[in-house]
Amino acid sequence: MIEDLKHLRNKIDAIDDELLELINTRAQLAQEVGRQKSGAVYRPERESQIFTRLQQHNHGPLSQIQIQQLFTEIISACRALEDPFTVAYLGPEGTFSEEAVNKRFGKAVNALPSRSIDEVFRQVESGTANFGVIPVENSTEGAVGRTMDLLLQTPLLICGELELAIHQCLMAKQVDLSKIRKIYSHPQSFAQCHSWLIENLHHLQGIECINAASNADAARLAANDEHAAAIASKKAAEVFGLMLCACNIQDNSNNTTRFLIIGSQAVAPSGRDKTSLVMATSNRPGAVHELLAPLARHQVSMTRLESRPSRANLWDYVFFVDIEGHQQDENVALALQSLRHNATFFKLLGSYPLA
Ligand SMILES: C=C(O[C@@H]1C=C(C(=O)O)C=C[C@H]1O)C(=O)O
Repeated sequence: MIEDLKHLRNKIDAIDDELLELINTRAQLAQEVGRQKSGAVYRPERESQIFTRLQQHNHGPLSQIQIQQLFTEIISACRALEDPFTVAYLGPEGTFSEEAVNKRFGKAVNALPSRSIDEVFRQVESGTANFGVIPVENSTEGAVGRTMDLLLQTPLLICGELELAIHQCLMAKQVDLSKIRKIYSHPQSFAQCHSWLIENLHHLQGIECINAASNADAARLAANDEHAAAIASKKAAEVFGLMLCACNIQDNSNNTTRFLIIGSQAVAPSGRDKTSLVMATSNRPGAVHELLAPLARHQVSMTRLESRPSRANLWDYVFFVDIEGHQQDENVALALQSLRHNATFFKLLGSYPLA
């Protein structure tokens, strides 16, 4: 028995040596690619192709998610050898945005916490950060208005998207909820936990719900107050030394937020892409129908349509549209040409690999 164990462990040691050698050879090749290619280090389309291929080739016992996590870190370390770059996100440390940065870029990036979504855009626009990660919609609460409004104005492009399951927790300096007089959180998080709060805290009269700039900021505030709790991520409880009073308190167990990666580079086709744009049309009967007709004509699927006030004239709207395919695909290029022709305002936000 002991001999069997020893034999198995020797085999594992031999495999680790091989892996070590292979990972370092991979890193050298990535460095060589880095020397040969021009422009940005991060190539979302290439990484998306790598993950698609690995998923097709993976027969377990490791799950697709585990393989994705392991290779995310390998690629992250390889990229950092080429050139470590900076990614701005809605901070402070412990936000879901930070989790989104790690999920997409791995640990080997300079993650730059920013005070607001506006600041994330500014950091990337000014070149302080190479990329930004911003929330764009939540499955329970819908669009993140500020992100949409800033996308309308920015010269930046969308270079990627990712989805993150959002598990909200109630946390405080102590677990005795009867001492709680106020709860801090981000308005989106309060909204995602609305029913839970009513059902579970109804006996606690006079609890004040106070909006914070982010849920990690809420945790920071609760860490300074015996009578306060916060709704935030488990990570935020760790970062700010709080105890978890309740976990998974979001009303919808599938609560998911979609994040966008913004940057200044256009992304080449990966083979599984999406294109985002924003348009306006005149305010007359049938105008929206006519505006979108080229999509059907060129067999392009629309995956999202969202209207927002234009902020120019009263009751004037802009339409955010996501379509399947890359702007370089022939049918998409033809459809975009007609859309541009029909619209009173047209802005392409970018083509990027599907999450
Ligand atoms: C090596 C490259 O640079 C980066 C690192 C990658 C990797 O480690 O596989 C893939 C794409 C790029 O983000 C490349 O462009 O191929």
